[in-house]
Amino acid sequence: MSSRTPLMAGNWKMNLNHLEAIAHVQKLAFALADKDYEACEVAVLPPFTDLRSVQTLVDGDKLKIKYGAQDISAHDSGAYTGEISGAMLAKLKCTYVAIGHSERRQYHNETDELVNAKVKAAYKHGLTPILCVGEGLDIRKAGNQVSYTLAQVDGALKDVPAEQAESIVIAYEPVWAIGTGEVATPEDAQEVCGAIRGRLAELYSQELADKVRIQYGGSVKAGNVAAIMAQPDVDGALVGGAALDADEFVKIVRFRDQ
Ligand SMILES: O=C(CO)COP(=O)(O)O
Repeated sequence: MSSRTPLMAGNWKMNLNHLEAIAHVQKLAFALADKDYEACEVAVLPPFTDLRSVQTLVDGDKLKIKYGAQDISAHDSGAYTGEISGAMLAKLKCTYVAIGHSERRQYHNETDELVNAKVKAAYKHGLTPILCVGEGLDIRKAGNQVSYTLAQVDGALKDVPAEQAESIVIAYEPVWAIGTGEVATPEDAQEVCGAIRGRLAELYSQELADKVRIQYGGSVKAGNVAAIMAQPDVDGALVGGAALDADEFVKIVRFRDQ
């Protein structure tokens, strides 16, 4: 682990309605203390329909927990049925937006080009992208995980200037480790996260690369988070299933105690 403040983010995916979201965030807020927020940034990424409720709670109770969306439209407004714009997310005071999650790439055919447009839309509206990258099992078996993932990074950051890219969060999520219970070894995570940092140094500068937080995601739990966080280029976790259990997520935030 490094001097970068770790970011522990819960990607709820399509789980928890707005009432369940309020109960869940209240539980997190009750459990987390000032020292937890000093050691770690904590964020949740609820479904769109929960965001207004989460905002009201966070604003009303002055909670230190951050929140964001799981996707963003590449467009600003107009006839795009079903889409949610960056302006709408900014109005809800979202800090983060996940972009290019493997489930969106897989089930919604999101290309690197679209991911790049969404990254630009996020910055246009003052949101911080959590750019998700990572290889599938076939690519891993062929030993091509680094080149594949770096090509995703290149595609997502095409024509994104350094003043914007320096705030990006990149989540390395090997697809074969998502929701499968199959965790990448800490060395697997370090290999690709280290390569991502190297690529940021090539694309921009070492100084910028040293600032960017790179998360690991894929079957992260309280029991495995400490070993992953011990890697020098891993600065946090993007947590799916385990983030739906408030007690477990609090333990992940307290990874230093595990
Ligand atoms: O996709 C993920 C987070 O974005 C990881 O999901 P799991 O933690 O359920 O494997």
